Amino acid sequence: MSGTMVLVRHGQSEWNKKNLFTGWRDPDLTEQGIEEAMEAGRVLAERGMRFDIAFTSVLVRAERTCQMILDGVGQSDLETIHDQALNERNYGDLAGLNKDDARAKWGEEQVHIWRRSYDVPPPGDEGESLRDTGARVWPYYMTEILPRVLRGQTVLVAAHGNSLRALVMVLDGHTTETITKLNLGTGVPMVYRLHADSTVAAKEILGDMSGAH
Ligand SMILES: O=C(O)[C@H](O)COP(=O)(O)O
Repeated sequence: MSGTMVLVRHGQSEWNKKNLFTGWRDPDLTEQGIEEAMEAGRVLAERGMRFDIAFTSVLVRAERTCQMILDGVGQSDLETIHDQALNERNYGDLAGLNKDDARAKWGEEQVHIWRRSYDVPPPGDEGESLRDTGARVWPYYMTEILPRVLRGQTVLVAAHGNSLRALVMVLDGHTTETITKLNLGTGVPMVYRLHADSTVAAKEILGDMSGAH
């Protein structure tokens, strides 16, 4: 066994609350989102988790979640790397639209395909499918994050629903079909312990993801 990696989706954002497609837009956390981030920190602290380094995106909802978790485990000044490679998938022309309004306009099925399919990008030149998102998240994981875990470090990654789905897809061995059913809850830590060959030795979810959609 080598090191440990904790993946956590940011706490609820203002736009999660308003049910808006967010992507690369940059809303802050809600009060509930702050509470979720603090709870994640508390749960990890209770387990005695200590990190060697943290990674987050360049979007404030993930950056603040990351910092609150570090505050919670008593490591406020820990080295934290912010990188766009961990950003949420770019939602293209859907960004800023209400998800229910989009369903009314384009139909439930089309919106589900945009949100959860593996390889259908949302409309607009910038829109990223999950595959497109993985194409930037994976190289970053392989070069910056995984080597540290394999050296035995404990690493925190605070990112987003879809940038983390892209990682979890491969870690957990999802197919392009089963990944469409995976939803990550806000502020719920997923603790991965890896074997020396980088496969997953153990996974533990510290919270409830059953309500995630
Ligand atoms: O960018 C967003 O709108 C959300 O963070 C994730 O959206 P999704 O649940 O539609 O993938």
